[in-house]
Amino acid sequence: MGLYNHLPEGLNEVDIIIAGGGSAGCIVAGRLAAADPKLSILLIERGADNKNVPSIIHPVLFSQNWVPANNRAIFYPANKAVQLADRAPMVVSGGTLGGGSSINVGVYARAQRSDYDSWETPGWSTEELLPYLKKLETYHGTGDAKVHGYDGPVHVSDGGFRSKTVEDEALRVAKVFGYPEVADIQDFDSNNAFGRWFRTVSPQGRRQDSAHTFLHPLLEDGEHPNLHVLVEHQVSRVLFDDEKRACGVEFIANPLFQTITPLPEDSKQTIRARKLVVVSSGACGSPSILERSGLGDPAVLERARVPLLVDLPGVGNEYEDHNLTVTPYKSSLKPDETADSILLGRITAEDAISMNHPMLGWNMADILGKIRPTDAAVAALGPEFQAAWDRDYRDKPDRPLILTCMFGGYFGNPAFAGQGQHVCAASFTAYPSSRGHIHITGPDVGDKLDFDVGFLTDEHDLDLKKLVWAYKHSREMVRRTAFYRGEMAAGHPRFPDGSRAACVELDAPLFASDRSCEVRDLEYSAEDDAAIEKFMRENMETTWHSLGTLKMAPRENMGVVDKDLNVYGVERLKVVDMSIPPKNVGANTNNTAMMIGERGASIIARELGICLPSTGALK
Ligand SMILES: Cc1cc2nc3c(=O)[nH]c(=O)nc-3n(C[C@H](O)[C@H](O)[C@H](O)COP(=O)(O)OP(=O)(O)OC[C@H]3O[C@@H](n4cnc5c(N)ncnc54)[C@H](O)[C@@H]3O)c2cc1C
Repeated sequence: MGLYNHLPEGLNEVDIIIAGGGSAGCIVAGRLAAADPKLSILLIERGADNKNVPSIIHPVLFSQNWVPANNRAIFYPANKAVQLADRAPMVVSGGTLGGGSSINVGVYARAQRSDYDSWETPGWSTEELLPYLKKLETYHGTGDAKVHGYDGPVHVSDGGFRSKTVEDEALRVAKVFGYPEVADIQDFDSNNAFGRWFRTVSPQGRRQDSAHTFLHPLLEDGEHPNLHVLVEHQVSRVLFDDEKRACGVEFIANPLFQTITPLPEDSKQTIRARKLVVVSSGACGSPSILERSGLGDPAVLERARVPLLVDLPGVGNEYEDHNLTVTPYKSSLKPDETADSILLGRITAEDAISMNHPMLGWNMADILGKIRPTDAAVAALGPEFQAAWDRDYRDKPDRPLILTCMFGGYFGNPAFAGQGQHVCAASFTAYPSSRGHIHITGPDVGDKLDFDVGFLTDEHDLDLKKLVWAYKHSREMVRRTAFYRGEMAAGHPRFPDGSRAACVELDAPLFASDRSCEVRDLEYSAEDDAAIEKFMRENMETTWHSLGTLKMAPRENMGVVDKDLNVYGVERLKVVDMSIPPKNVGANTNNTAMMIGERGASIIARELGICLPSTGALK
């Protein structure tokens, strides 16, 4: 089998090296290795193998992978930020084979049509990308068959479990707010609507990460000796020949997986690539590899003591994410309607697995809403917000302001949870205005990063206003459900004494059983609004959707790669991951990352004269 945790003797040169085995990288490796058995490929992944790891294959256990001690995530520490109440945010990213697709929440989310079109790059419009988006999936959901694929490696289904009470009630309340239920909320166009949500989970309840779907089948079939996967090693930099052609990489064992640390000084290794190096270490990982290789802003490289090879000021700049707020509620739901029994440890993960618990394939996200404020609500957010709305949203009816979901369970700290069942309202802003950066400060892999997430730094606080609106709106929606029993106060703003918006505890819904009494909106005073703003500064988080740090754009516009993902100023070097989107997408980002993997593989195949099959099947 071609999966190793140290490089086998004699493997000194391959055709293609892929630095990073995440959502996109595994797809590039799998597609190319399957298409041409003569093409030798080495994928180097910083984390460990993910094959059959229980917390990875059973989606309901996703948050176990975010525990630092489990070494399946990378924690990128960001700089302290005054606008975030002096917090130093931590951005979590995939850190095992399969990358984010192995540890994420598993929601299946596709971009909106105008998102890819806004990239304004030949070959990357939604219409042109549709074949790749279809090719990667086998869709078991509802909606128009024309926009989905039915023979790809990644199964999309409900994983065999839905909390019917939560989803039916969420859809009923959505209608009260005027949001229709659509058959397919992931059809690229649906907006201001709610729909039943599917997952990157097979109908049998198994996670569909890019390693289990694109790599392991080839590593195990005995027919692909051309595919090599080196885990637990990190690429430090790309090596170039005198003509600035990428010709290999330098890499080092990841100390997290070594029994003896620190590693000796001379533990750096190199391997040569005859044809191509592909950097695919994610939006937080890939910029550092380029900078350590001498590609980037001259001032950044000088500070980091790295000799400049190519002046590329876009490297590591304009970092973007989505901004997330999650607020918990008490409910009258029953134990078989939320995942609290497993999430809060009332049933151990081992017992859940041994009894083949029906919720193992669940991610608690059954309903998604893509929503926009009414004209009146936009106006109420002030003249600057109105101007931004008129510029960015008014003429793009497919653009949501917020994506929102009611999670059937509480995935916060169990110490704060009560005995009963909970739901969480999770909302994130689709197109934040703020930007940050991520740069190296020294030449070595272990050197600290200068990472500024930039959250809530935009002029006029537009991003903050979106979060405040999302909080109030999602709270009104939860208040109107039949299962609402009040807020978990510890997870909500601290409203001033006597506030009419204070958190409550209830033993019945807010409406009578015959619904004869209407639920009235809460009224928020200026002090209440200040409390919500403070809460957001203290609590808003990454949605784990880092992107845009090596943009596909003209070089003069801070672009780093061209339309074929070639890094400007050098040859035989491509970037294929979530670093390349030049503009944000109004969706969770795994599907976009996988699409970039598919599109990247097809570009490389075309350039190397390899014929990829037109169907989705891997082999
Ligand atoms: C906690 C979490 C929850 C999420 N939930 C969802 C969700 O439910 N739905 C959704 O659509 N999206 C979700 N996302 C986002 C989505 O998973 C990511 O956008 C996507 O995985 C990014 O893909 P990528 O290929 O760009 O990078 P990644 O998948 O992050 O892959 C990069 C890989 O490179 C490796 N690496 C890093 N540095 C090096 C190095 N120097 N050398 C070698 N290897 C290196 C990493 O270990 C990683 O495996 C979530 C992400 C996270 C982290």
